[in-house]
Amino acid sequence: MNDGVRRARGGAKKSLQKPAADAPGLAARRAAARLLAAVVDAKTSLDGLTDHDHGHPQFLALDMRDRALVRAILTTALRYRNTIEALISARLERPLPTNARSLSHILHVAAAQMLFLDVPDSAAVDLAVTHAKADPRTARFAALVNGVLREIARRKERALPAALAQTIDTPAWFYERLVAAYGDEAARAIADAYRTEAPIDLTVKSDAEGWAERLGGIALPTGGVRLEALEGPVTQLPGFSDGEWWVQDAAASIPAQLLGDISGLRVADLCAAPGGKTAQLAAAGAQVTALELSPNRAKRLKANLERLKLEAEVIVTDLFAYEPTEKFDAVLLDAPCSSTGTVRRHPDVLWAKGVEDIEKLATLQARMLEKAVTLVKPGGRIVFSNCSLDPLEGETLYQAFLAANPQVENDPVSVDELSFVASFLTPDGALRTTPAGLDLGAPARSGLDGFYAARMRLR
Ligand SMILES: C[S@@+](CC[C@H](N)C(=O)[O-])C[C@H]1O[C@@H](n2cnc3c(N)ncnc32)[C@H](O)[C@@H]1O
Repeated sequence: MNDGVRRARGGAKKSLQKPAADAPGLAARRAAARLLAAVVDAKTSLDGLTDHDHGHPQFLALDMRDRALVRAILTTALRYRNTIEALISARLERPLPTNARSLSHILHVAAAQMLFLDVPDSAAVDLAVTHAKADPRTARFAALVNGVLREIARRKERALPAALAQTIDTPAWFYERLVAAYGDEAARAIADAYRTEAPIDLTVKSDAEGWAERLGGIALPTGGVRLEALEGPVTQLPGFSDGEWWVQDAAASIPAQLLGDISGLRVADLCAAPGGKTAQLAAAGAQVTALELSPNRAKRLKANLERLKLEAEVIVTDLFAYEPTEKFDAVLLDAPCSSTGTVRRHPDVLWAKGVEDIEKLATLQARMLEKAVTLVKPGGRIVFSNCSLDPLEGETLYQAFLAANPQVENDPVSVDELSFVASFLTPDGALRTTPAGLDLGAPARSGLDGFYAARMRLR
């Protein structure tokens, strides 16, 4: 520990002011630390915690401005979690006690603001100290909080670039799996890409070039439009209320395209909400049946289709219980997965999930794929996709599935049908995208979600 911290520890009572429970901005920091605990200790999803209707009570008690600040603090604290931890640890003489979780969260919340957000150092430090003093679990560490954070602020200009260069901001278990699947260089590129928030991609009903021009975006090779900078809510943009486009990552727009010309065909979307792929299938002229297990998510799916003026039969059901009277011409299974491909927009994913989740979800997906092939007519196509980067949910699962299901044959995707797939093709003609792909120059403009998509045909 540096001298400043050591002195501050000894002189806590004299040098620090009394806690002010109602200090402006304190409620937001307390909520941020509470929610950080919920993600990393209780493995709760950040989207659920910060939902404006059903979120955490401490979050819902804040006004909209503070809610936005809390989300910004949390996404930053999670996106750079190991870098922040390294800078905190460098200022400590010995590690924090393992049960000092609240203290650790207060430090992470303050450091995220000081290192990456536009919050003055003094405000972040003072609020963290007030926060620590007001909580009986951390009150005795108030001087340590003060000393550590002031040292981080003093040294950050040199220490932050060094820490960013030396640190991988993913949990170790996940990085090991990335290296095993993709090799050192690609794993590092993916981990680096995770640090940058994803741009907003739109799927348009038609005229991508025209919409790119109108919205100040880029027309993507995958057929959509990318918006780099967005001021204000996406719902205020031209074309939203007219249902001309929907938000969908470039990678997420690929699986539905793999079904080819589906105009007039009966197509089932087996895991449909919130409906990005259902909308693509309907816009391509298919007669779509969309299955969804969750009634709430099905409501969102219906609302999305209504805005887009697209039609699909939406059935709220468990896929495993679904027995249609007639089989489908084609089937899309965009299965629930670990979502490790979406970390740029959901930086909580890696901290709230573990290997056991990947294993469980891979088993579920294999069962879903077995069910999916029973719903298609002989000769019909099946596309299996998910937004995981883990081969257990993608390449490995698919090979095992083909080996165990001789009634199904691999139907390789080729560049002749979709030229943009060239850089994503696997040796067996499936697709693998990673956040390090689709290089469009600046990192904030590049990348796409990690997706796996394989196409097969029932013999
Ligand atoms: C990855 S999301 C689908 C995203 C969607 N395809 C899209 O493009 O917007 C998976 C969906 O499957 C649903 N789901 C999970 N288990 C299911 C089941 N057994 N039957 C039907 N839907 C299920 C989840 O509720 C979730 O909405």
